[in-house]
Amino acid sequence: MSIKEKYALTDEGVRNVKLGAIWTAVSNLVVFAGMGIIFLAMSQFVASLTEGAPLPDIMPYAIGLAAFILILFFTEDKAYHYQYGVIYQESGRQRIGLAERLRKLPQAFFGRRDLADLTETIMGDVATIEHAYSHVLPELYGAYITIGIAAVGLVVFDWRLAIAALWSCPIGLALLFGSRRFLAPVMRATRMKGLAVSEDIQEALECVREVRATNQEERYLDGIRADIDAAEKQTIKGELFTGICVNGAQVVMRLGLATTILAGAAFIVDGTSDFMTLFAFLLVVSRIYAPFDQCLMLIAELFAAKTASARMQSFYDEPLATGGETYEPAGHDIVFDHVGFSYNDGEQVLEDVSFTAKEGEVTALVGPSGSGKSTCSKLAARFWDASSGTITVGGVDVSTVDPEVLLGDFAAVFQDVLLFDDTVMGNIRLGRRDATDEEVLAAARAANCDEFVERMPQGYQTMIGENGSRLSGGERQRISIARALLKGAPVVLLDEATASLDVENETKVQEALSRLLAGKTVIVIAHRMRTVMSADKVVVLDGGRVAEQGSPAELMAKGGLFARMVGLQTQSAEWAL
Ligand SMILES: Nc1ncnc2c1ncn2[C@@H]1O[C@H](COP(=O)(O)OP(=O)(O)OP(=O)(O)O)[C@@H](O)[C@H]1O
Repeated sequence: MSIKEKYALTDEGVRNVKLGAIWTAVSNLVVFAGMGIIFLAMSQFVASLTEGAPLPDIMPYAIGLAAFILILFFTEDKAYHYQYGVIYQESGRQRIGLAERLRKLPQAFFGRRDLADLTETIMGDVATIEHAYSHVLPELYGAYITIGIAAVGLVVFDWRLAIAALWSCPIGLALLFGSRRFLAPVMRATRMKGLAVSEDIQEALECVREVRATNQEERYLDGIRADIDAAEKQTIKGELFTGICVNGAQVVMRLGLATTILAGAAFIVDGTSDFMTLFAFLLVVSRIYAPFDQCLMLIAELFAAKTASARMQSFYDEPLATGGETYEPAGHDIVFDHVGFSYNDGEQVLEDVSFTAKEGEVTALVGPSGSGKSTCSKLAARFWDASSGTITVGGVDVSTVDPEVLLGDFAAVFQDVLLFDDTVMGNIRLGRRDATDEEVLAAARAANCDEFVERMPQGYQTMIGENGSRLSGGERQRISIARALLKGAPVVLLDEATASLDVENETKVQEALSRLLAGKTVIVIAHRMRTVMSADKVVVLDGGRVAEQGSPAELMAKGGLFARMVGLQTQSAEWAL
């Protein structure tokens, strides 16, 4: 496996790791060169002390040391640049790559992975790799290169002492990487426990209102505490395991120093070596493990990075929602032809659903809760792909069209309105980014937004808070309607579009809607029969199947499920508390 795959790096990232490793190795070798200068000076001083030779001229050594410091500064600066300087660009590229990928993934993927998990991958996993990338990877590869070159030098100098010094490096590293098999599951478990805590906190923040309203704070906090405790225990276990493995490997490596002293002493005694050779070896050997020290301390990060990159890779392994960019429909009739569907291979939600929503007509989907109305509208816009049968828009099979291209023809107002922490104007303009202020204001007026926007301190320039937290349900929905109106797409999906509006507002919005929806293909999902009665066609769903379809009058005359639902709603409307 290449390092590109192992650590989910971009091509630029791989290039930078290689350059970082090379500069780290050069820097390490420069340190050895510095030691060479010290060694030469020492041997001349020793010679003058022991053999009465004249004292050496200090100048060349002083110049050598000054050059050494300058070169070391230069090479360290280069190594630092490739290790730390460019890492933030790499993380940026990784995050943008993931976000781009997410944009193209089918909805089915989001059904399987929850929000905390996805955010953790984009932020947490990339940060883990970032740390391993900056602190470990170039150091580790640089250390391999350094030790390789130093080993050649030592063997040439004295092969016997070289063996005594270097035997411990491969054994120490083999022990460490061998223990990865035990470490990897521990690291993975630590990551998953940490993720569970993030999920808990995210859920607690999202549901804070419901938790308070139902007096569940204590119970909720107990759950979070239990997960934090479990994460803490697992983290300690992980640290302990890593500590044992890393320290074990370091001790084994350092044994090389001891065997060098023992072997050197023995060779001096039998006269096959001398003190200065042993001194040179000890200088080099004491430094040879240093490049490994920092990366060994952080080796756990490298293992954690592999878990993180596997999680990132799962985004890339997921098949994309593909489709052609050319989309030339003949009109915008939407035809469901024997459509079957289940979410993530679960229970069958739609079965043999066939109906046509004609251009220029309002087609109402009705039926009991959970009968599959929203699912039908989402399949039409290819948020999901049908499991069987086909859905066409203007004769074009939607599964053959790039989802982003197809969505250009759809405007949607769903129950769960999504708003951004931006101004009212900015939120409506999302419908069409190049719309002029006048067009945005016209759409807002048509959706009856004026009435509440005028009461806001800065009118349409007022910030509405995260996901429109400062707006009521009805106000949020009117912004969403304005957005859909501004888009002016030929197909409009309305899911309970007027559910949060009071009677007066509903009438106003309905007027605006009917004026502006004229001539388009409109699919409305509404529980209220009053809305449905004005539709051109009604498709009644029951348990994922089409129970009946036709004009409201035809269905009333038939006396089936639709007529019964209308009857029930009329009765309940007459009830009073
Ligand atoms: N994202 C999803 N993943 C798994 N199952 C889902 C998902 N969305 C809906 N379902 C299931 O599919 C079935 C149909 O749901 P759908 O939302 O289409 O019904 P609906 O008729 O629009 O209901 P309602 O009127 O209550 O909004 C339900 O049983 C629901 O639990």
